[in-house]
Amino acid sequence: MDRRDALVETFMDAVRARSGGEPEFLQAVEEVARDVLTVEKAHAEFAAARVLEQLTEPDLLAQFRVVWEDDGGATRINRGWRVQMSNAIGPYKGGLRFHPSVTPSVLKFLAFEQCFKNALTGLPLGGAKGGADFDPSGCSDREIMRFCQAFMAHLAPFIGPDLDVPAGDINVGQREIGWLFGTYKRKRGVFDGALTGKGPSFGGSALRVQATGYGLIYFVCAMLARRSAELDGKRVAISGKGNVSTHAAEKAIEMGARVVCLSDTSGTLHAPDGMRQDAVEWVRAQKRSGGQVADPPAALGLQFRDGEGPWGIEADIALPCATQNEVGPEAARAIAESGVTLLAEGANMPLTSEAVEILDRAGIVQAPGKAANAGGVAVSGLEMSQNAEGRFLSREEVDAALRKIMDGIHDTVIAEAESAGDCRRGANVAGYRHLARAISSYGIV
Ligand SMILES: NC(=O)C1=CN([C@@H]2O[C@H](COP(=O)(O)OP(=O)(O)OC[C@H]3O[C@@H](n4cnc5c(N)ncnc54)[C@H](O)[C@@H]3O)[C@@H](O)[C@H]2O)C=CC1
Ligand SMILES: O=C(O)CCC(=O)C(=O)O
Repeated sequence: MDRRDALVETFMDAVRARSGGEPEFLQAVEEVARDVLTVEKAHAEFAAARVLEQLTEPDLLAQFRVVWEDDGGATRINRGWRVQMSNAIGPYKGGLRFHPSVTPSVLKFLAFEQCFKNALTGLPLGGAKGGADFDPSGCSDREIMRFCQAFMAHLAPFIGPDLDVPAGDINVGQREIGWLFGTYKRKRGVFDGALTGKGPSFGGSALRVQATGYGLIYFVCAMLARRSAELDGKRVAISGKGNVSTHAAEKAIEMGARVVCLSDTSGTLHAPDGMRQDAVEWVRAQKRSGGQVADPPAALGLQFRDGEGPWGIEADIALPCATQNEVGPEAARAIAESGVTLLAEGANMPLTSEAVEILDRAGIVQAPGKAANAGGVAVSGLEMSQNAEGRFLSREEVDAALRKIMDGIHDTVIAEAESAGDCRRGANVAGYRHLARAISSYGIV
């Protein structure tokens, strides 16, 4: 065992002792620990403050019962949470996820990663995440609205524009943010920027809906430019059919790429010659209405591969944009054999640790979600400043700012990478240094 492995083992033993039953959280922490513990040890103030250990204990983890009434008049009960991981560099910030797979482990991993991601944006944003084990699929719109209202009744005391600013994530889009904000406003009797991702008529920023997907493509362009290449003409394989996937597809097509697939848990939509914008719009409409993608209209030129995943379809670039650990060893091998040379994560932690290693060995350049999908939270940060200043930036202004931020994140990551392809280490170390400088300035608090 070398010195770094020994450091990581000792550190992870302590984290496991406190958070043993939280596999996703342990996975996210270990990936960062591998890259940053030697940096911490080499810096006396960071080591004295035990910065990484502090970042593995949430400042606050609130759990609450959410009781709501379904359309049949029956009482339904779910669990809700907010994990406020660190406000070292700004108010807590991060999305809300409604999905049956939500657990404290999932939210802690997301809140932990959010701290690093938000630091990379260069904006004053701390890290948080929240959500509920509520499954909106099969619920009516009015049931989802009632759930949002019941959820916010519990969350409202924990949030505020200078305290904690939630936004959307899986199954929480602009519509749900509207319902959440309506209840927040009523409960607290204020109109302020306590949520981002709002509708444009009540303080939402232009382009927040598109920002994560567009930002992902801008990040990929920065990676390609560094290799004297461009997106035009590249084949891009994308997983998922949600907000991040469809906006990444939309921007990639606009920039001349050939998007060869989108997917969901039922199968993959393959477009051998590249998808058109109307096909992406159809997929988005299916997701919005809770419909299936299995039966696309013939005119869209899509082939549905029932039960098959997206990986293995020939492509130059892979963008996993659905959910955590969606790419395991088998999918990673399929990606490695499909011609892909560059992978950028639209989802948070979409690769298992084994998948990361397989792709590393295959020489595939990888951009972690912390860096590549930071465009969403970056535009949320712009929404916060617009709300604080009482102004509204145009779509063009936000787009220019988003592109600049993604280019900036790319440069920051590359400056800390040990080798040309090592963006994971670059993102972890750059995010860590920013957080560590703040945390070690506060004394023992
Ligand atoms: N919405 C945002 O601004 C941001 C989202 N992300 C991440 O992007 C990913 C996708 O989020 P959104 O597009 O916003 O959500 P969404 O609700 O719009 O879409 C969710 C997508 O994930 C897929 N999915 C969900 N659970 C799944 C499961 N267990 N197995 C396979 N597929 C599953 C769905 O088919 C769908 O494609 C998530 O990892 C999220 O944390 C990251 C940064 C910002
Ligand atoms: O805009 C935000 O605050 C949420 C973004 C988010 O949840 C993420 O980056 O994963």
